[in-house]
Amino acid sequence: MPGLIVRRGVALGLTVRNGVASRLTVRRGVARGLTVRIGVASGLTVRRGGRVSPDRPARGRAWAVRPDWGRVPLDRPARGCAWADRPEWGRARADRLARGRARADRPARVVLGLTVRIGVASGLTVRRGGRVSPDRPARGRAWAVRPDWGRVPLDRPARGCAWADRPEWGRARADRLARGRARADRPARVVLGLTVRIGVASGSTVRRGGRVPPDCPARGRARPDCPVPGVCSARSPGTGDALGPPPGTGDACGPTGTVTRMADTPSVTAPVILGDEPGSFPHGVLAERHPALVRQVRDAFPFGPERLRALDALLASCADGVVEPLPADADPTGRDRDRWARWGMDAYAGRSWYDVPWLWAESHFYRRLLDAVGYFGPGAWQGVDPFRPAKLAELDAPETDEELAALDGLDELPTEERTRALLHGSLWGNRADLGFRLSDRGAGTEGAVEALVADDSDALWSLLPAPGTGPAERGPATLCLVADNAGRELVPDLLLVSHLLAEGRVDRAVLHVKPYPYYVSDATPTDVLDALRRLVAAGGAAAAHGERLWTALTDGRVTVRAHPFSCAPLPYADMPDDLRADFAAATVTVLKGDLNYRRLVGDRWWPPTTSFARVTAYFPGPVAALRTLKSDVVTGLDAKTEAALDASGERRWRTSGTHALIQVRS
Ligand SMILES: O=P(O)(O)OC[C@@]1(O)O[C@H](CO)[C@@H](O)[C@@H]1O
Repeated sequence: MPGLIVRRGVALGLTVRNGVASRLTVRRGVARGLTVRIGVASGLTVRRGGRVSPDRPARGRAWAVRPDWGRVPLDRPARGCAWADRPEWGRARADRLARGRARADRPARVVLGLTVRIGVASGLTVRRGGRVSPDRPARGRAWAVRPDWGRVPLDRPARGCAWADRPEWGRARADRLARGRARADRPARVVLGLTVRIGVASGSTVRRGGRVPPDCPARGRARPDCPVPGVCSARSPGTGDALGPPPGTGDACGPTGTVTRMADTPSVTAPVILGDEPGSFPHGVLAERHPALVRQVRDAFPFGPERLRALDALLASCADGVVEPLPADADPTGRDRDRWARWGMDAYAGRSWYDVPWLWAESHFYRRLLDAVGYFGPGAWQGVDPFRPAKLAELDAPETDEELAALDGLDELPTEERTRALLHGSLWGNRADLGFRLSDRGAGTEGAVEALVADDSDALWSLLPAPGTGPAERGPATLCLVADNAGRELVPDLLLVSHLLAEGRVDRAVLHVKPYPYYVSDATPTDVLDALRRLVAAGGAAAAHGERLWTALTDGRVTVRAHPFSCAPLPYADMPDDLRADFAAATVTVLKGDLNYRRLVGDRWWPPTTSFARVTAYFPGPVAALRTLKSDVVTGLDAKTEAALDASGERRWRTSGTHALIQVRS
């Protein structure tokens, strides 16, 4: 409903938090601070295509008013009552006051805002070792006390008197209350913390144009009869892709154009992971890994001046620039440009790579890299996989020979052990990831905690028919295996498929791979053929598996699919209908690797004990994740495991690839 909407509201909130954490320096201090911020900002945002997500000031919960110019990302007010109100001039960043309900306050047109913040913070930090910055409770200046467990990044209390005090359990994020004096409060080990927050926020938003949900202008609080979390434009015929909700949120459009939560998707959500925090893993990927990759690709081929110029432009853009629309020559058919438009390009073009969802930024980077090398043609470089030399080198490596030779010994084992060995081969094969190795040379040190942090393998086997029962007795069993990396991960994936076919535990297998090179080593159809040839050429038990798969491909028991959505920068919750139907038809879908896991559960700061079954409830059939942990997102841990990991001293357990999980939702 195009039109004009005026929203006004006042919210009061109070949060009291306290906590005790333990481990290592001693700091004591009491800070008192008072900040009054008054901001008036006016701006004009012109959007094409509508899509306006509504304000959702839930009952009893404060909401954010963000007087920003231009790009305004998500505000996530804290669980309970917290508020976020930042009259910043210039680039607005996400304010993640706590895990909790997200609210998008996007295409604000004219906004007035007033925030009063009053804070009292007291804290005690005990540290051992490391470099400790002196206590600087400067007179007249408050300072931040951050009782956090694990990694604690920078705190930047505002110029003047501001304070930030966030006793979060789990990973702490930067709290950038304002540009100003920075203070590093790093590896805190023993921490006691108490925070009292009292907030008053008032604001008004005027919006014009776009699609605005009817009759939901909150006054003080949301009306209970306004539960619609977004408004959709019409579905794009034939694609099944949803239009409307903010990309990457997991919401989807119903056929009528209204937004519905995916069936059974939990209403509770968590902040989307961004790459905007210096020192964090996602930030490192954008700021370091991507430029390193561009240089590596640049050196690996004798590109001509045009391609070199394009690579240099990407190098300049990817670390410090903004997301740019796909150029007209990026896609001769135009189909991919349309897809990217649906996948969020219109919403994110012009924004810093660091301010859009990390999953989106990374995925888009690979699309741009392929443009730069001329992959989508026309021209001599059309279809040339820039990562192929590295993938082939890995297939030819002596380690691969050793792994294939070890298969000969497997035949001696009882079936159950062989099945387990092949499942674990496929699971840990996920560590063989070329992109990951580029920035994680330290990975490999095993920690004190069990390497497998969740193991639902029994549940996985219970989904498949018992060995020896034929399809005539129980109907055909189909395995969908959504592959991840080529080379030394794809080989054990194929071996697992071959074994399950041989054992009669599956009758058909559908192997999903990427339609084009992606995340350095992700498998494409060409990589499947390379791996298959490698198996056949290896001789022994490996060759027997290779020949079995070859035959199964020729008689249709194994098929390979390269769906465009496999390279989408979005979570699987946004998958199109044809892919959904594929997964729905499978007896079980096994998703391999870190990236697939991020897309399966949504790339969000879930508390690690969030139920895996709940966050994957939208998936159209039984689903299993086999993943080594190489990025921050994780769900489905039990509290004991999480505590043991946090206490283990392995600060990078989420990202180092030293731990793995097998999680299943039946
Ligand atoms: O999906 P994969 O191959 O297991 O991992 C992909 C990965 O290397 O790429 C991302 C960072 O670039 C992280 O999700 C992860 O570390």
